[in-house]
Amino acid sequence: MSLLEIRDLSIEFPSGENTVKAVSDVSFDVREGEVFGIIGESGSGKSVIGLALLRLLPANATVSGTAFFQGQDLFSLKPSELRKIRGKRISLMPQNPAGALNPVLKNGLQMEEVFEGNGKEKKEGMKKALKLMKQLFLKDPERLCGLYPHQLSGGMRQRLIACMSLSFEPELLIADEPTKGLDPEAKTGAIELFTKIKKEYGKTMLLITHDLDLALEVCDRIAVMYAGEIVELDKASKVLSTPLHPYTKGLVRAQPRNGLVPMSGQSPSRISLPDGCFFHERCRYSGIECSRKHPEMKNHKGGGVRCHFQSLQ
Ligand SMILES: Nc1ncnc2c1ncn2[C@@H]1O[C@H](COP(=O)(O)OP(=O)(O)OP(=O)(O)O)[C@@H](O)[C@H]1O
Ligand code: NI
Repeated sequence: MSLLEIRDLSIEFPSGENTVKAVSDVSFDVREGEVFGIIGESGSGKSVIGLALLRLLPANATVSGTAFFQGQDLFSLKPSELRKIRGKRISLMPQNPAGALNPVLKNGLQMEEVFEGNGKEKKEGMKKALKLMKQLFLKDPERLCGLYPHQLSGGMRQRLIACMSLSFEPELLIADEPTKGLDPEAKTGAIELFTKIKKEYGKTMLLITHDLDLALEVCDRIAVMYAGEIVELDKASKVLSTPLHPYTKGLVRAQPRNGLVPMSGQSPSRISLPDGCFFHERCRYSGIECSRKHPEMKNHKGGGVRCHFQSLQ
């Protein structure tokens, strides 16, 4: 069963006289208990999807489409209904963890702020949070609570934020670039952390990342975004080992373990997207049709690919 059903999601921003097409007609489901990944290079539209779901985009953004979370369209909820969901039933670990913590508050107080209400609710919340901190590899949580955020390593800060995000036992956790800016050791730690959140808590997650190692370890299915649209969607192991779309092939080849072959060219301007396939100017397989006709997503059981030339047999 799907916990989240996104259909025809488009996101635009005004830019002077023009419009930036950040996301175009994105549709996917996140099934209960699965980790669904969104991968793609910088600017492809990953973060704005996460922000749109919780209606955290700036007021000048235009969002269209639907996002049904357990039968309710997140985009048409009243503010009071949205408050019951945001941070509680759907929690977001933001892209910039430094910005998620207040530098002048000790970690313990930081954590307490998550819990609303009177002293009793805060106390109960903190009890749960401390237990969670221990489970998520934060040793000696009481001591950590007495420190300030800058006294923690990047990896520890991230775990603290994970605990804060999980403290209301959300049905859906959205994590945006959880390994960004971490050193290699902390990256390995983050993979362990998310594997644990997935296996032991069975959390449904939407994991937004550049990091294909993380995606392969943790995600069940992934969508690959290019210039604001999904170009390939399937089981993570399939997409990352036998990619079908030329862009996904390029992403996989650019991985250090595959020889770090960089992809040439740049993604197109989002103010004037090219006719035809958005990737055709960079595509080594491109033919006449590719510069003329925008490819539709060709769906097959469990997945799909947006390319004129991909046979799915
Ligand atoms: N507030 C905004 N105003 C105008 N354009 C924006 C705004 N926020 C995002 N965009 C544009 O929308 C597009 C998608 O941005 P987004 O942050 O979702 O990319 P991303 O895939 O998360 O990239 P990264 O990997 O760098 O985080 C980009 O072209 C970006 O310039
Ligand atoms: Ni982002």
